[in-house]
Amino acid sequence: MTPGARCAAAAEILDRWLAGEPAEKILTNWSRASRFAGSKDRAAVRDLVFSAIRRRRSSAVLGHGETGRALVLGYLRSTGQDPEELFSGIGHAPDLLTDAERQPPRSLELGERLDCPDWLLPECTRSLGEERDRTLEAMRDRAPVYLRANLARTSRQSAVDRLAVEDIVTRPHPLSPSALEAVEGARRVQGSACYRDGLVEIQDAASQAVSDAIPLPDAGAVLDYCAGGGGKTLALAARGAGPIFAHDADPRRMKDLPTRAARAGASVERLSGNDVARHAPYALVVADVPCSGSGAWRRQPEARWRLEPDMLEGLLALQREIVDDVAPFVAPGGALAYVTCSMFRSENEDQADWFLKRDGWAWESGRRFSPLEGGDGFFLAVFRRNA
Ligand SMILES: C[S@@+](CC[C@H](N)C(=O)[O-])C[C@H]1O[C@@H](n2cnc3c(N)ncnc32)[C@H](O)[C@@H]1O
Repeated sequence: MTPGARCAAAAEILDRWLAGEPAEKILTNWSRASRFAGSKDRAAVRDLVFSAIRRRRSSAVLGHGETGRALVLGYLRSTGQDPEELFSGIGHAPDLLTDAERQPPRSLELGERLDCPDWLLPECTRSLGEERDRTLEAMRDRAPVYLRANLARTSRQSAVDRLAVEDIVTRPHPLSPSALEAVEGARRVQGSACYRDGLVEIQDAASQAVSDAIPLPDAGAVLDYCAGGGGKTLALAARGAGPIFAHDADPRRMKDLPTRAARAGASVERLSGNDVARHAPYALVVADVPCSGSGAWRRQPEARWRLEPDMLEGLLALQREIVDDVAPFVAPGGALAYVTCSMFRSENEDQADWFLKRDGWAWESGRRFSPLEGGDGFFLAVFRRNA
């Protein structure tokens, strides 16, 4: 496909996205139906689609409209590319620009410039303070790919060397002693022997740093209560936590965990709701609760546009419910680690303050990870139960 044809394909896909279909589904169907598209074309179209979604508001203004074509046009302008060459009307490229499309765009309002829904701006201001603009600007770009060297099996440098043999270039990242940033060949990681042999996993660098900062008990069981795919479960297991149990309200989310654990040489037992209570108490409970995901907006480009005020309210209530449910499972003297991948105070510090109003618990430690540090935005609060 020519670069112009890739733009035309992205514009068509974005039209369907604007009509309400999830981007991933449209891209899968498009790939199946487009046998002429090679793997590089598919990757380029995918990149263009998600890049335009990340910058949806600014792209709509710069491209003069709310259509797929306008979003592609606006996105190209936002990155300083000249759309005239790509919108050539030749072959499968988009039609030539119209006079209206050639007009200079009006100036961008704050929420447009930062690609943030207006209703979230006050919460971003309250949460990010002086770093608001820089942080939201960083969220307009694609996230780096990070790997976690499985330090239970290898050193970080050995992982770098092994990956290099397979033409995957990585470099250490300062957020965590296990973190590597994939500089070249990121798309090949999951097919590499290094990955298959359990020497590396794909995990955001700040997610690794959160796992590093959770205090492991000297003895006693660990429960990862919202384990999902098990990213943090496996990172804790690699640090030597054990025995370690994983639970999720939606057990299907843990379906790959046994394979991932076997690859990593980790021992993790999945627990149903009833079994969680049966194995209690735990020396450490991790509650990596469902949240707005605002810290991971780069990785999930649709999330910021899907979030609505009542959804955020619902999440705040669910976070409190989960914490209420798990607090009694923590042994006296044990710890509860509350984690979100959110940048919002309402989901982070406010929830921690609310939790600490109860008797018998004390604040132990905590940290906020900013996307400006390179990884996703995360929040960790560790509460210690009185002995
Ligand atoms: C942020 S994700 C977890 C990510 C995971 N810990 C990781 O590091 O890959 C939150 C998870 O909480 C689960 N969840 C939602 N409501 C829950 C509840 N009431 N109890 C337990 N888990 C819940 C979701 O199914 C989801 O998998």
